Amino acid sequence: MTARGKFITFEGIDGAGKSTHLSWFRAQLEAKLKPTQAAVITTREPGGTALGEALRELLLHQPMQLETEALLMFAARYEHLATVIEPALERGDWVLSDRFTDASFAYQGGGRGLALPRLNALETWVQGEFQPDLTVLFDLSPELANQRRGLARAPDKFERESEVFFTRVRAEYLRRAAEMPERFVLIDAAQSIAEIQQKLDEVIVFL
Ligand SMILES: Nc1ncnc2c1ncn2[C@@H]1O[C@H](COP(=O)(O)OP(=O)(O)OP(=O)(O)O)[C@@H](O)[C@H]1O
Ligand SMILES: Cc1cn([C@H]2C[C@H](O)[C@@H](COP(=O)(O)O)O2)c(=O)[nH]c1=O
Repeated sequence: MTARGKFITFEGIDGAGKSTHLSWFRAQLEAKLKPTQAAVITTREPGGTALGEALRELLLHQPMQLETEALLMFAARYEHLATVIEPALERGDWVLSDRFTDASFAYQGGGRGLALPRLNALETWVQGEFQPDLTVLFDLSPELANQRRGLARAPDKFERESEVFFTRVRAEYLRRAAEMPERFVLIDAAQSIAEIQQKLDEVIVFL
């Protein structure tokens, strides 16, 4: 019988470096998993399915009520989990996702103030007891993240938010990490890319 794959998520405020490290991490993981023949799939949220990518366009560019935003994030997630993530894990493949439910707690909860019981209810509805096997949290000050983003691209709806907003998002990420230390690895994202890769290498050894 094939062993079930693992689900790994990358989280952090916009500009913290998730995308930079995701492709490198994937290559390292593929090398490690080669003898097992398990594939590594990279995906993202919101997104990861045709429906999820269509919802992403709305979520990142269209103004909407906070509750609508949260519901659409979780609707996209339900589709993603049911049609991409779960089948891949069942096949024995590993899934690396650029964001998952911690982002809803951080952005809709911490950032925008949606009440925690609502987020808890949505999380339970959409995923039951399911949680990532590992979450790598790239922790960075909003000031530095803002500087890094400025160099990279035109901002979307979330990236146009203030540093005060991102301070709240960061605090909620850190609260989730403290609440579930068994699945979080905290990375100081102010370090150089080489230093971060060294830390990630240590993480991969234990997978
Ligand atoms: N450790 C680092 N040191 C210096 N620059 C970095 C570092 N990590 C990432 N960068 C640069 O910062 C910018 C933002 O990085 P990246 O796009 O990976 O962030 P992100 O967390 O994926 O952002 P978003 O969530 O908005 O997509 C990029 O230009 C990237 O090259
Ligand atoms: C999953 C998820 C995401 N968001 C926000 C966070 C980011 O600003 C964008 C996604 O953009 P990225 O460049 O791919 O990081 O969406 C959110 O607010 N809530 C969520 O659940």
